Order: sequence, then C-alpha cells, then structure tokens
Amino acid sequence: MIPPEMRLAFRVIWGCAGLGGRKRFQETSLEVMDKNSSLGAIDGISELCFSFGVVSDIQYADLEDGYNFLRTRMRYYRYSLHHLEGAIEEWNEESNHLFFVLQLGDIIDGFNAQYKVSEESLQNVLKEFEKLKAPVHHTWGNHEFYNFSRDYLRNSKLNTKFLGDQIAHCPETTPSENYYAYHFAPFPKFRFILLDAYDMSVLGMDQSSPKYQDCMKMLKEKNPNKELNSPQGLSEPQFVQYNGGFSQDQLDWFDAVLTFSDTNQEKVVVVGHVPIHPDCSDDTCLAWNYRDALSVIWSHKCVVCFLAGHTHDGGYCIDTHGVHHITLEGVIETPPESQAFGTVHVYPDKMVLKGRGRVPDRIMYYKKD
Ligand SMILES: Nc1ncnc2c1ncn2[C@@H]1O[C@H](COP(=O)(O)OP(=O)(O)O)[C@@H](O)[C@H]1O
Repeated sequence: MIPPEMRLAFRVIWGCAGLGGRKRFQETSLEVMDKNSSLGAIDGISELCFSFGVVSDIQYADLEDGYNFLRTRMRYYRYSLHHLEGAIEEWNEESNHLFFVLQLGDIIDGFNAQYKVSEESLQNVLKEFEKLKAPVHHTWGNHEFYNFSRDYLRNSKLNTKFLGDQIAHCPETTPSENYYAYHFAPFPKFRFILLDAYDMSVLGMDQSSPKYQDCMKMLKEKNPNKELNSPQGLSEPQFVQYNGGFSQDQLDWFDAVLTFSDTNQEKVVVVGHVPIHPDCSDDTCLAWNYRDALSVIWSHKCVVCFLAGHTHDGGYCIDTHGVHHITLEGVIETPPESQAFGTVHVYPDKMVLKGRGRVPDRIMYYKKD
C-alpha cells in the first residue's frame, strides 16, 4: 500500500518514464553526487528513483550520560532525542524524494521501565517523529521488550503493519499475526521486508505460553551460564537473552515473499533489528538462527541488502552471494558533536547510503543477473 501522502508523488514519478521519475529526479541525483566526494566518484548519470531514511538505536531516556555494560562506550541517553530532532530536520529538507524512514528498533532505553516512565518517554520520541513529512516504519528491538509486552506493542503506534502491502492473488505472502513482520512496495519493482528478530525470544512474551517455554528451553540448552545475558564460554555466542531469532513460520512466509519478488523481478531490502552476518557484527549480537535467515536469502536472487542495528558500533560486509549487510551506528552512542543517521538513494543499478556523522557512505551495487 502506498501511504496517502506519497500517492501524488508516486503518480508523478510513475507517469514520467520506465523505472520511475527519471526527469523529475535527475537534478536531485546530480546534486547528491556533487555534495560528497566519495559518492561523486560514481558516474552521476544514473537516475534517482526514490530515497528513504534510516536510523537506529535511539534508546532515549531522560537520564545522565552513562556507560554500556562493558564500560567501553558512553551512552548519551538525553541527547539522543536532539540527534533525532536534527535527523528529522534534514530529512524534511529532502522530502521531495524521501518516501519513508526506517526506524531500526530500540527507540527508548530499557532504563525507562525501571523508572516507570516508558510510556512518557515513548511519547516524547514519537512527538519528534510526528514532525517528519514522510511515514515511519518501526522495527522492534530488545529495548522495546524491556519496556513493553508484545501485546502492548501490537496496539501501539510502534505497530506500523498497517503500512504493509497485500498481494491478493498470493495469500502465502500475507504475514501471520504471530510475529511482527510485513512487506511493502513503495515504488515499482522495489520491495521492503521488515522481519521480527524477537519472534523466537524470551523477551516481552507471556511466560505461561508454550512458545516462551520452548524459547527458554532452547536458550538454556545453548547457554548454560547462570546469567543468560552473558556469552562467556559459548561456542555460539549469539545465544544470549538480549538477542532473538526467527520462527520457522516466519521464515516460510519470508521465503514466500522472496519467491514472489524473484518472479516479479523486484529488488528487495530486508530490515531487522538484529544483524544476520558475522562479518558485519560482533558475534554476541547476531540473531540466534541467523544462518537460517541467510539460507532463505541465499536461495533467492532478489535481495540487495539487509539493514540492521543493535550493535551500536556499526558494520558492513558483502556476503558470498553478493548481498550487502549494513549494521547502522546507534544514535545512543553518538556524542553531541556528531550524528548517526542516513539517507539511502535508490537508483536503477544501485543503492547509495549517504551517511551523516558516524554513519559512513556506502554504495551497494545490485548483483548481475
Ligand atoms: N557480557 C555480559 N554479561 C552479562 N550481562 C550482560 C553482558 N552484556 C550485556 N549484558 C546485559 O544485557 C542487557 C543488554 O545489554 P546492553 O548492552 O544494555 O544491550 P543494548 O546494547 O541492546 O543496549 C543489559 O541488562 C546488560 O547489563
């Protein structure tokens, strides 16, 4: 489904020519290339289709700055809201071609729950997002579950499943209500899939449910430590409580959507809070069954990239199947003098991430058929 505010722009673009809006966006495309030397290295004749914003791990709390668990990184709990404010101002300046923003999860910090201010803090952050001229797609991370139950999230403004598309003649591409995942096509031949990386998890779940019991059993089999957040001594260090994974049910749905996209010759961007490739993340921050998600992706040709957050340090790799993996630098560990967000410009042959502050620029060429 195209958000109402995008429909006019969409019609103008699609009315222009072939793979979308060539005349309308050519000027913008050259402007983007000129502004940044590393992007300027690409031949500027490629034409912009649309753009989208990315931001991750805002983790807002009305608290003094403090360290992470390992005391290696400072967290700027209060300033994260100012960083978001700055990002929204810049995105609004790009609003003629910015179709939407992806919020990659951990929107407020778990400390809010301890101080019983989760709802208030969430409102503060959502109030900032309301200033954005484009719609926001929200992903759920571990900190969503430190603050809220899954049932609460389902009925909250963090549930943006209503922005998802339905493919009527292909019912297997409709996600189940058992996990928070959906797909949407903002532009002809481009599809975005939001995955639920805490579908299998011990966070935010009704502890009397069979699913919770199964997940706890699996976690304890993989992690014998008394403290389930500790990866100490594990051969598979991703099996800690603050990570999660994908159910077979969700993976089957994911596979069905990618089959549709392959047939429809689409380019696909996959989004989840938790990274799924060891070369773009710390081993302790990967999804429990990241290999299963990679196998699904690798059995299709349509996936261009996987976008994640969670690790805060950021990361990038291109895997053996030509899929790009970007782990976005977290807003929460970004000092006031810097920034951490980006805009991805989508072209017929590549996607170009224009990073701000700690987020580096990246060029993601599509695989050759
Ligand atoms: N190595 C570790 N050993 C034990 N507990 C840990 C370890 N690393 C993190 N934790 C705990 O796991 C939880 C999540 O860690 P944290 O770094 O805050 O996650 P995030 O990066 O998502 O904010 C916190 O309660 C933290 O204290």
